[in-house]
Amino acid sequence: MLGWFKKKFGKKQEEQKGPVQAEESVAAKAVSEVGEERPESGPQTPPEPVDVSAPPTPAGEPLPEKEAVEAESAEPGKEQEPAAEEALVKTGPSATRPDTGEQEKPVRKSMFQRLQERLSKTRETLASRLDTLFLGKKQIDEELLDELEEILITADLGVRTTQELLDAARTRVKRDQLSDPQALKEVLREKIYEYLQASDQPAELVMPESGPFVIMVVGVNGVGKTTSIGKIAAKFVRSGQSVLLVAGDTFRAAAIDQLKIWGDRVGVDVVARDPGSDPSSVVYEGLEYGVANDIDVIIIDTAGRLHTSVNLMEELKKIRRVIGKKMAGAPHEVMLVLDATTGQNSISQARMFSEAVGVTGLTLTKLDGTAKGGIVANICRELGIPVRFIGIGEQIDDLRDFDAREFVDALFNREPDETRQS
Ligand SMILES: Nc1nc2c(ncn2[C@@H]2O[C@H](COP(=O)(O)OP(=O)(O)OP(=O)(O)O)[C@@H](O)[C@H]2O)c(=O)[nH]1
Repeated sequence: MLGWFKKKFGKKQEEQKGPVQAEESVAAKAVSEVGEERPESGPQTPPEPVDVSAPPTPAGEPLPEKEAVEAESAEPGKEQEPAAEEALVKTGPSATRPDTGEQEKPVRKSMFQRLQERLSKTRETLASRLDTLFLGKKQIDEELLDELEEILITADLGVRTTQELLDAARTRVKRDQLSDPQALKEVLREKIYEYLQASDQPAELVMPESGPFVIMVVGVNGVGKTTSIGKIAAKFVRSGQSVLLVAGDTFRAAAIDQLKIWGDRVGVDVVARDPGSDPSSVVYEGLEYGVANDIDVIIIDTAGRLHTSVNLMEELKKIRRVIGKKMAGAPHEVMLVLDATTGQNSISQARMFSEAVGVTGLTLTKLDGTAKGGIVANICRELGIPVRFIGIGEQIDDLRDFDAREFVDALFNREPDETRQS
């Protein structure tokens, strides 16, 4: 994910300027020029005065239930990964340690081990079940391939992908006259790696030459959008970028609060307005604020919506149009967040969001909580949209740049080969 650093690597994070008051009338006017009436999609209370702010959560203020859990688990003493090590791992072979300024090699092995640990449920399904299947087997026969089919399908690789994998395996077995089941496992691993690399879009986030890098985050309810936004913001901040969060989810007060809490935790500004405000207007104001304050990365939260809800999808299209009209070329990334535990349904979510707003990258969350990590390969194969990040927990550091090789190795419980070219 080195694309992040292409434009501004090394740039020191500037102290973010204080909040400004955006002109509601300007935003509302511009938004109404862009498109049709706002669909009946949520509370329609009249907009309150603009609240463009990053209010720190007042000490002692009770957090909403979900946030309280997050905040509690982020307390000192709980397992946290050191920020310096994280920055080092993320910035690749020539990374500079923020503390010493020295060039050091990334800690690839420990990174792999942590990923492997978190993906243990997935690994139990694929790696352990494959090991058990192949144990004591001397040859590859149809009975073994049938059992293999069942394992792949239960790992959420999907029927078509499983079929293709088995066909590839059969072809290789025939062509190379493979008889060793271990060799078959290697064929599967390489084929899944191929799927994981499949993509129509650039594999890395590429920031524009000038102006803010705008990320619009979309997805159905509860997949982990806001949490992922917080984690992604933290990554950008660690790499020296200034970040702004925009609360485009105006339907639920708790969603706005949750984003503000993340903004506070990460130390970045949040543009938000009262619940019931027009999300497109809030987004417009957010972009104005970002440009006026020379922000590097603007991350826009949107309300969770069922991909089957026509009105809400129309509203999302409108938000996208507003962004494009306000800032040519933006959004530079339309990131769809998918909950890996939902399995095959995530494929249809991805299709419908892609049709509506042109998804350019994926974040797959909750991979720590599923035994079905095969969904990642299935999504990549079916959709050709690159996976940018994977979420492997609720903590601020529980987000990984997606690395196809590392992921497939963790999935197959295989130590990474340091000499292999990815
Ligand atoms: N285990 C695990 N939990 C996660 C992960 N990402 C998010 N969550 C949890 O999933 C729940 C929903 O996350 P949110 O960020 O509120 O989801 P959302 O998509 O913004 O939800 P809406 O605003 O309702 O659309 C929270 O309890 C998060 O802590 C992850 O990678 N692993």
